Amino acid sequence: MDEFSFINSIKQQTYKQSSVVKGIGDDAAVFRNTSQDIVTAVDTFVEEVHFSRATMDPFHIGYRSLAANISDLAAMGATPAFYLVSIVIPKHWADEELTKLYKGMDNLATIHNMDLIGGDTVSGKELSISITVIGFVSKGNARYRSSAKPGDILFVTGTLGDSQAGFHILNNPGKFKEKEYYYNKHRMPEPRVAFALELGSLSRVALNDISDGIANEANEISEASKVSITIYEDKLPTSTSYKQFPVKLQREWKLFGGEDFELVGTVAKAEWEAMKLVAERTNTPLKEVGYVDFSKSDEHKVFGVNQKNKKKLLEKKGYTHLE
Ligand SMILES: Nc1ncnc2c1ncn2[C@@H]1O[C@H](COP(=O)(O)OP(=O)(O)OP(=O)(O)O)[C@@H](O)[C@H]1O
Ligand SMILES: Cc1ncc(C[n+]2csc(CCOP(=O)(O)O)c2C)c(N)n1
Ligand SMILES: [Mg+2]
Ligand SMILES: [Mg+2]
Ligand SMILES: [Mg+2]
Repeated sequence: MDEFSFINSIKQQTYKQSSVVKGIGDDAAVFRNTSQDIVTAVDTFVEEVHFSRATMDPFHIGYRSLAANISDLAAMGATPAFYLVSIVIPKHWADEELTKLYKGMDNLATIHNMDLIGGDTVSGKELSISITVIGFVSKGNARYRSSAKPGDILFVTGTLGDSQAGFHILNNPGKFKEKEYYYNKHRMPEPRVAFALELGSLSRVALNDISDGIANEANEISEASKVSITIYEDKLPTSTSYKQFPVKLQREWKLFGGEDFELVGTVAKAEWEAMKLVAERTNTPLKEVGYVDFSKSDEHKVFGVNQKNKKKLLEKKGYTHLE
């Protein structure tokens, strides 16, 4: 298939979002601004860095790439609307594989009512996908990493470490419990959109999504909000069968593993009950895992309280691309 037939093959026939004026088919896409704030982000996924053909089918590569981007919109409290895909395609990729990759994206886009409104197609050595997402939030209501305040509760959704556990099982075939569950958590993560959107009824929430591990993301909240944060390691939520993995890896994955695409954030004690109701309504597991310190120090750090009740600095360690 040549470049233009390919673009034609992935072009939507109709658009779900009524604000689209021009989708795929011109020099750029056009959508008409509404009265809301526009939220946009881009993330890139590279073969052998973010995925390998050994552990992900083309469908999963597409699905997870879009999921990671939608997760950033959720972390801003935004409603997903559009995505643009820039793709570098190696010559050896078959048309059917590409179709499946786009099916993976389309599958998740349909769940979130998103339209593919543009992108770019080039050939190159290894598969690389850059996805730009666009969403909306009511004016002034985007959720920031900088909103944490002393005395807040630190919370996290879902369970941590499952994605890296899935990656581990995929790379080390053997006897493991609930393999499919962990495979799915790695290959088809579910961004917490419904939960994040319903938080709109709360007055103040600091929010970040977990792409690089909770230690890293909590450090980002700490830096942006100029507060220190304490995390109880034992309170970090994990799946029931997570105990099957070596203790050292359990700790490594849940704190520093990343790619769980859960949400971590802080909320005032006074709004904790309201947040729990949102979690119930949206079927989202939610757990209190720590707090924002009252300390008056100028140093803004994250501490972990371990099993022996020892409080230690939790370094900003996670998945980082450049050392
Ligand atoms: N190369 C770049 N040029 C301009 N801005 C960048 C670049 N890389 C990152 N940023 C910006 O830096 C901020 C942090 O980006 P980062 O990628 O760490 O967040 P994230 O997308 O939530 O995390 P992750 O990529 O791990 O999922 C964002 O505002 C992002 O737009
Ligand atoms: C083949 C392969 N090797 C390693 C990993 C692990 N991994 C890659 S990127 C990343 C953090 C998020 O990246 P980013 O910060 O770019 O969003 C993690 C944990 C993987 N999934 N596949
Ligand atoms: Mg990014
Ligand atoms: Mg993010
Ligand atoms: Mg990252």
